[in-house]
Amino acid sequence: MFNSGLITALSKHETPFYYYDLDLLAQTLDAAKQASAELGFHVHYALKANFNERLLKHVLEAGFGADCVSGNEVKKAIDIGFDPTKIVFAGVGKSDKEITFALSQNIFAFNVESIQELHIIDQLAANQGKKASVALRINPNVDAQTHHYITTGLDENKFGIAHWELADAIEALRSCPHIELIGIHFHIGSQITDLNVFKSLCVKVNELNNWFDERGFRLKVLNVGGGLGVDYHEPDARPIPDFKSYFTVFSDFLERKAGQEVHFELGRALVSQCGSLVSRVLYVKNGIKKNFLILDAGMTELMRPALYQAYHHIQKLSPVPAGTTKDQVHYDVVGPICESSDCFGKEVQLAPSERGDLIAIRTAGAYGEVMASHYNLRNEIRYVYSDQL
Ligand SMILES: Cc1ncc(COP(=O)(O)O)c(C=O)c1O
Ligand SMILES: N[C@@H](CCCC[NH3+])C(=O)O
Repeated sequence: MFNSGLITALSKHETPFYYYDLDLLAQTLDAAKQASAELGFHVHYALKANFNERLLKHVLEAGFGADCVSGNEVKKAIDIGFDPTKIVFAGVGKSDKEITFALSQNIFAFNVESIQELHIIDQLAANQGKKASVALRINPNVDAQTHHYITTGLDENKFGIAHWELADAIEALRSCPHIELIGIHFHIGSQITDLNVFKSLCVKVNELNNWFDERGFRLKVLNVGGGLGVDYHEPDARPIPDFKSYFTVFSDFLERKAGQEVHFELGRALVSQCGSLVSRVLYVKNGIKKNFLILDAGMTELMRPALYQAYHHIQKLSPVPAGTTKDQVHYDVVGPICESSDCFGKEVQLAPSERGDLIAIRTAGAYGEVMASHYNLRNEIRYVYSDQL
């Protein structure tokens, strides 16, 4: 991705900044669109992955719906131009204000995460003289085989309605005149790279689909959430996820009843690879035990390594000056923040580096800038987009 022309153009910008390759984004969206459309699947983009407006406009143009986790995300999606009838709203703690706002916008569906929430939505819909469309988010107790902090579909997780509560949920639905059940919803975790996990999910969805059907609820929507992972280790080898194989799992293993739609909520897979955090080396510290590269970007710009010990490929963009050894050196690549966890990678092998060198931290388009913080009174995030160069 980073050829010498691009590196020269990027080196004129003040660091740190997020660089977004909008061509790669467009290609990724196109691949996901084609693969899902062939099977008649509906994709909602999970705004939480990145709600940068430049990116959202591309997602909108590609024709996806929006999956939101807060009233502000619902508002953002509508302001950008997403059709409310293609917006879903999930979230384990939706406030009355957020629900009221989403109801007023006539969104497609609330993905409801508890029986208590069902009653609250019923009351708030009654206040507006409306019927709210809901899908029940069910916790299927399927292990996503990913980092435990981003696993969401196990009994120990806070998300969704537990399978043993479903009979009570049905009772509740019968007493909620301002609610229409349109479907069931699942999201078992993120950065899932083993497609067998999705096969296990399909088995549970099929069981539950039958369970509702036997009780007289003909569901219109099976929403299987998101979670498709990306290649953090070799971003240039696999810049576009294998959407075809992913969607094929669902077409092969989900047993749809007549007229049922299958919905997805993809975030990471759509936007990760188009984004990199570009930074400069401020200082090189050669210690007794370690060599440190101290960057001008830190956990305040990209929190994933500090939060989950997540791996991101770290690439030195500046060429090694002529006449200098190119033997790789091990560096701990760290930021300027006053925390020892402010580390992008330990023992990273790089060509010898010096003050001023440009470094890219790759696969940072999802859960990067949106999780940034002002800790240490850091600057606002800066951006460079490929169409500005
Ligand atoms: C309910 C829900 N849907 C969709 C997503 C998007 O997940 P991903 O970015 O892994 O595709 C998330 C985040 O994990 C989520 O919580
Ligand atoms: N923020 C996480 C993913 C959580 C997804 C939201 N449920 C990450 O950076 O990988």
